[in-house]
Amino acid sequence: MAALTRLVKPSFASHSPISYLNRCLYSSITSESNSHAASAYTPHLGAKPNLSVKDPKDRNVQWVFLGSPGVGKGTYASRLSNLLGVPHIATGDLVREELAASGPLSRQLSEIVNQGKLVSDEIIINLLSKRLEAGEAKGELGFILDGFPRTMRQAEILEGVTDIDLVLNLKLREDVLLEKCLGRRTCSQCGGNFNVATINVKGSNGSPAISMAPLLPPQHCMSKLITRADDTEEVIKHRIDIYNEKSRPVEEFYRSRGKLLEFDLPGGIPESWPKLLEVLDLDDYKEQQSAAA
Ligand SMILES: Nc1ncnc2c1ncn2[C@@H]1O[C@H](COP(=O)(O)OP(=O)(O)O)[C@@H](O)[C@H]1O
Repeated sequence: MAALTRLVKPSFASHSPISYLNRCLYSSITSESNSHAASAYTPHLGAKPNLSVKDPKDRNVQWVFLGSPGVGKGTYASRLSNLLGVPHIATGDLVREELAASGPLSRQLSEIVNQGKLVSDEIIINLLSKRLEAGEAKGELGFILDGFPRTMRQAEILEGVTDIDLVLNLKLREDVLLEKCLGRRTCSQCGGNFNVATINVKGSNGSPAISMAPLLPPQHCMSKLITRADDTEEVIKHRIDIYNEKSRPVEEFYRSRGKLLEFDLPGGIPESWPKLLEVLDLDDYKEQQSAAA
């Protein structure tokens, strides 16, 4: 992770970022006012996300994806991760890996996740720390975080240990989010993510009509498709409510620091991906890459 020491601001560079993350967490738990974590970062009020460096190789790719459940954070973060050659780290995947491992944490986690609740900041930071440590050992540089931070406390802790240079906020109407989540499927064998929903919603109250074609799996995955246990209508609605309560303030946190880039998805991948590359100034980069391939 940017040799992980780069994750840490210079004054903390001599300490392990893993232990620093955990120390921050510990101090924010023990401090009534949360003042330590909050004072560890310098606000960047009024700044704009720096997208002026054309070649992504010269960019500091330490990005965060925000957005409600089902908006497509995983899809676009993973595409950008392939394009830019930086790891895509999704805390939801880390939680699901822990669930699948059936370790001591697994039963506790499955109850929380299946009810659509958030896992505690302590557990999430520990899972993320372990993932960062493994990445550091492999010499990973940069990151695209998906699903973290999701609470103000997580955002403050992250801001205290690293410089996030861009936060992408993906947006879609709530009725579309629900349909998209209900259509999500994963192949139990190859792990591929698909969507069987055909979305056609009319424009209403000033929001435009949206159409999205399904993202169907290849024939050999068809019989192996599974649905996430937390993708039932009741749990999805609860997760969207929790996002609005706990994670909307995180959008404001980054907005006030000039790091937030809002992106209203115009439709499915064919419509949204080229537009996203355009707003990120990556459209030329994509062409260079395919010309070189
Ligand atoms: N940063 C986080 N903080 C707390 N809980 C998390 C976090 N990231 C993931 N989780 C847990 O994992 C579940 C699945 O996360 P994710 O795959 O990101 O789902 P979503 O479709 O809601 O974006 C969440 O509902 C939550 O229980």
